This record gives sequence, structure tokens and C-alpha cells, in this order.
Amino acid sequence: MEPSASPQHASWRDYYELGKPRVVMLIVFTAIVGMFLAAPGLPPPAALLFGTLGIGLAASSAAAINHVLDRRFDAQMARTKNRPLPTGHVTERQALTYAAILAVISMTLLWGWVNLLTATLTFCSLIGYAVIYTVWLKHATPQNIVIGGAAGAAPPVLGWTAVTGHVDPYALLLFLIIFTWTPPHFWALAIARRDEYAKAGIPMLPVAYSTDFTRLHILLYTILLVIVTLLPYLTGMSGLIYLAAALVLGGFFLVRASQLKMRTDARLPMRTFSFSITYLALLFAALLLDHYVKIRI
Ligand code: HEM
Ligand SMILES: CC(C)=CCC/C(C)=C/CC/C(C)=C/COP(=O)(O)OP(=O)(O)O
Repeated sequence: MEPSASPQHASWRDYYELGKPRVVMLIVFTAIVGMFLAAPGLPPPAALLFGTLGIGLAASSAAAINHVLDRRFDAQMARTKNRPLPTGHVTERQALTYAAILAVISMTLLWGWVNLLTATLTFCSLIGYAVIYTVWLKHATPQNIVIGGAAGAAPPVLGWTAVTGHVDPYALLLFLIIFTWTPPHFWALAIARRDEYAKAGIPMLPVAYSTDFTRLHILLYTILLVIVTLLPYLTGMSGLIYLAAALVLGGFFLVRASQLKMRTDARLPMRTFSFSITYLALLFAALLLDHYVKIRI
């Protein structure tokens, strides 16, 4: 075994990877947008700072637990086999200790400096992803990511409650957007990685049914997503800047999803997956911009 593969050589980079930093960055961004939308002016600095840190650390802790619980499956897939646990760079004990430290800091910040509701909901999201999705849902049903998507959709609600202390119906609209976005986001990748999921025995939609069936469902969810993204405008939460962004971005997503349905070009699934990430980042950026530069007719 290479010296670098020994647990004694776990580097900061291995720990950084355990927290799935790129996914968590977008999750944290959606939480921050929730905080800004919850406040008429600017959110209180303590809620902004400790809320952001607390939610980000909880999401990273959940991701580290996912690395531990999924280590045997990760070892079987090309996409995940170089993660810190399958390579032996980090031991299970090290990863769990790291996850526990992050979770304790997160809960201390949220409970102590934000509010109990945000701490409780964040803890539920952590358990939802790290345990309920990873251990049970992922292996139980091809609807795994539809149901498990609730944990990933929670952050804007967490951001909102960090500022107001209550769950607002507008925050639930943001939840609904991410909840509806998750199936096209993940299933596009699942088509590209279908054979690996099949090899690992994980019943993702393209494995349990077919890639054709999955392509159809990506298109159907994308149509639903475009409709759901109109709700912030229709309910008066957001103005015309947001509406224009939702329509343009939604139009591009529909084109991508339709191409994916109609063509068998092998590059399309990963292009759709990458686009889904840009889409969500820009949609939430538009919500934020619109909150401060509101144009109405
Ligand atoms: C149950 C819900 C979700 C599932 C099953 C899922 C699945 C995945 C998978 C399998 C990857 C590839 C990761 C890798 O190769 O390391 C990924 C990447 C990504 N996901 Fe998700 N995702 C979900 C929710 C979310 C949410 C809620 C967000 C953000 C709001 C998000 C943002 C991202 C980003 C930014 C990446 C790219 C990471 C990179 O560049 O390595 N995902 N997702
Ligand atoms: C606020 C809070 C605590 C939220 C936690 C939510 C969270 C971290 C969601 C991440 C979603 C995600 C990366 C799923 C990957 O699925 P997978 O684990 O099946 O993918 P993989 O095969 O890449 O590991």
C-alpha cells in the first residue's frame, strides 16, 4: 500500500473532501438566500454569520457520515472509489469523530446564537440525509432521491427560520423549488452512471426501470419545476426580474430535458446534470437580486 494510503497520512484535503464542499457550497448559498429573503432590509449579522456556519457545518457533517455509511458502495464505483474512506486515507473512526465535531459545533452555534427551531430543523435534515436516505431510502426504492430530496431542499427554510424564528409559507416555496429540481438534477447523473449503480446493486431509477423511463421522468419533473418556479412571482413574493430569470432559465432547462428525452447522444446526461447546478445557482441569485431591486407592474 502507498504510504499516502495509510490512515496516519490523512491530510486536510481528505477531511475537506469528506464534507462534499462543492455540494455544500450551493446548499449554503440557498440558505443564505433564504436569510436575505426573510428580512425586509438586511438579516441580523448574528443570524447571518452563525446561521450560515451552523447550516454549512451540519451539511458537511451529514456528508462525512454518508462517506462512512456508503464506504463499501463507494469502493465499487469509478466515480467514488477514490474518496478518502475507500482509499484508506481516512479511517471510519477518524471520519466519524470529524462528523461528530462538526455536528456539535453546528448545533452549539445554532442553538446558542440563532434559535432552537433552526437547530432542530437542521438536525432533522442532517439525520434525513446521513441516516434515513443513506442507510434506508437509497437501497429501498427508486423513489429514494425524490423522498430524500427533502433534506437537500430544507436549507432555504433553515435560513429563513434563522432570521424569523418561524416557518414562513414563502420559505416553503423555496423548499418546493429545490425539491422539484432534485430529480432532474440527480437522474441525469444516474443515467450517465447507470452501469455503476447497477454493479453496486443500488436501485436508482435507470437501474430499476430503464434510462428511457428516466429520461421521460426528467422531462416531466422539469415541466413541474418550471411551473413551481412561477409561484414566487404569482404569490407576490418576487417581482419581474425574478420572473424573467425563472422563464429564461426554465426555457433552457426544458430544452436540455427535451433533447435528453429525444436524442441518445452520450454527452447529454452529464451536460444536463451540469446545467442543473448552474440553473439552481442562477435561479437563487435572481431571487436575491429581485429582493433588493423589485420591479412590479
Ligand atoms: C437527494 C438529493 C440529492 C442527490 C441524490 C444528489 C446527488 C448528487 C450526486 C450523486 C452528485 C455527484 C457528486 C460527486 O460526483 O461527488 C451531485 C453533485 C452535486 N450536487 Fe447534488 N444531489 C442532491 C441534492 C443536491 C442539492 C440540494 C444541492 C444544492 C442545493 C446539490 C448540489 C450539487 C452540486 C453543486 C454538485 C456538484 C459537485 C461537484 O462539482 O463535485 N445537490 N449531486
Ligand atoms: C442542512 C443539511 C444538514 C442538509 C444535508 C443535506 C445534504 C448534505 C444533501 C446532500 C445531497 C447529496 C450530495 C446527495 C448525494 O447523494 P449520494 O450520497 O447518493 O451521492 P454519492 O454517491 O455522491 O455519495
